[in-house]
Amino acid sequence: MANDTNVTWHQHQVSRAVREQSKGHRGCVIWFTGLSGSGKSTVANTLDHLLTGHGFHSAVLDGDNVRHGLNAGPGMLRETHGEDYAQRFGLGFTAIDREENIRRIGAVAELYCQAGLIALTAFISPYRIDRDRVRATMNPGDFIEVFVDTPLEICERRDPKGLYKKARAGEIKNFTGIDDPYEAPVSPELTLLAGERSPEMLAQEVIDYLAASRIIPAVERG
Ligand SMILES: Nc1ncnc2c1ncn2[C@@H]1O[C@H](COP(=O)(O)OS(=O)(=O)O)[C@@H](OP(=O)(O)O)[C@H]1O
Ligand SMILES: Nc1ncnc2c1ncn2[C@@H]1O[C@H](COP(=O)(O)OP(=O)(O)O)[C@@H](O)[C@H]1O
Repeated sequence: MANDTNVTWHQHQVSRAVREQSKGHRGCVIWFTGLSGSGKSTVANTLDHLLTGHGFHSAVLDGDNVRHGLNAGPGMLRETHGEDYAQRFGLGFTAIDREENIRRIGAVAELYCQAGLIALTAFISPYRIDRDRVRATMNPGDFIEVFVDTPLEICERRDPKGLYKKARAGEIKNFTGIDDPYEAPVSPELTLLAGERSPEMLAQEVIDYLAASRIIPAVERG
């Protein structure tokens, strides 16, 4: 890979293999993708709860939360860092800002994975190329793409934050599924029919996949 000059890679003393051995499971990234309101956060949090209950080590990275810190928008950065900084580094919802959002989260999730964690990410990540680029930074088998396949009509009916209503009224522009694209995965590791099943059932489907892929050992069903 092309590199910036004067930047070198350090090998850490405690390897990923040693961390995984002490945790009793492999590290990986479970990348939930789907429309706003499809159930990404709910399933990721339910899964996190189940995994933690089994004694595994997982952590959730969630779009709304990360956009309050690491990937804050210009409005949040303006007061503390000034206008120029806010414009340069703040992330909104243009295609290029979403690309940078996903690139950064992909890098963070990869670090979690290297630390032996099961990283659960819940971002719309609407562009196939952005998700594929994250996949390409990871070892084969480490990136598990999970399509939270809830039809737009159901997401819009749920509308927990009232954003679809605002988007339909033209108060929010470039809203995914309304006037901005969502590119569904072509061959995800898992597709969850999330408009038809409970979050617990969906989380269990992911657990079954992880056990079948030997990322976690087989566990008793709850
Ligand atoms: N224009 C537009 N389009 C889509 N979503 C919007 C938009 N503006 C704000 N929101 C809110 O931001 C949340 C999505 O953030 P993400 O970081 O997951 O988006 S992306 O992956 O960069 O596309 C999303 O949260 P979720 O509903 O949890 O998906 C919305 O609450
Ligand atoms: N499997 C499900 N069945 C019914 N309702 C759900 C399900 N998953 C999520 N919900 C509800 O749908 C809404 C959106 O879920 P959320 O997890 O916030 O979606 P996202 O993170 O994709 O925006 C919430 O009100 C949540 O309680």
